[in-house]
Amino acid sequence: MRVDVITIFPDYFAPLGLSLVGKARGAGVVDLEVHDLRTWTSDVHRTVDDTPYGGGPGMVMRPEPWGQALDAVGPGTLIVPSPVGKPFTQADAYDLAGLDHLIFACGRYEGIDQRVIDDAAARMPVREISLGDYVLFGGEVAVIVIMEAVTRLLPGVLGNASSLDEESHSAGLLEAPVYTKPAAWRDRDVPAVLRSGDHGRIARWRRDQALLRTAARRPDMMAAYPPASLDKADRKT
Ligand SMILES: NC(=S)c1ccno1
Repeated sequence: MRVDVITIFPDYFAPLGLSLVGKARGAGVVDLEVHDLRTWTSDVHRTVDDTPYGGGPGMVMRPEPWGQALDAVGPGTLIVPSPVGKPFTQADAYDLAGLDHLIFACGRYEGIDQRVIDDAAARMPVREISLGDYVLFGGEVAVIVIMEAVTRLLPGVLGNASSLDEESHSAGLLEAPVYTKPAAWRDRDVPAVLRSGDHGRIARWRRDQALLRTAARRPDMMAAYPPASLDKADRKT
């Protein structure tokens, strides 16, 4: 997977060199390049913003640098993290993990001139994605989150790919509680079923716990369960 990130703060992306994303880059699973938007400015001050038409607070990112930047790195699937985007889900992470070329546009200030999005949409798929109903200083942190959610789904990145099968949101439920040694800790014991060696009972216990947890914390997920994406073989109802 080829990934281009366009930002006015390239240093934000040093963390992508660490951990799994760094491993994926080292293994050639992800080819990541971070670009400074100011590369495509032409004035001495390397200006990327201006006052908003119609008035109002703050500044808007100018279309010219963005247009040239996207011409240079595209086409691909353009992803714009934004408070006005579609809520990002695990299903979206799987979708993006199946694509060949992702281009992330990191907005700042009050946002990017809308014509940049509209112009790009005439030449490539565009997805405005929101991580939640809150506002960040810019899209950079959201790109790091999306990159981690996507990269870990790529073949060969996770040491044990089967861990994807039971994790939260993969089958429409929250994951069951997990435990490790010691069997007793501060007068709290690991549930006996998990130490029984009876894999059938353990699977049923984990399923029940996942259903209980989801019902208690995410009635929205429960209402949508089982997800249409879950094929019949996986519907453990
Ligand atoms: N909620 C998201 S993804 C965002 C991006 C920029 N500000 O908020």
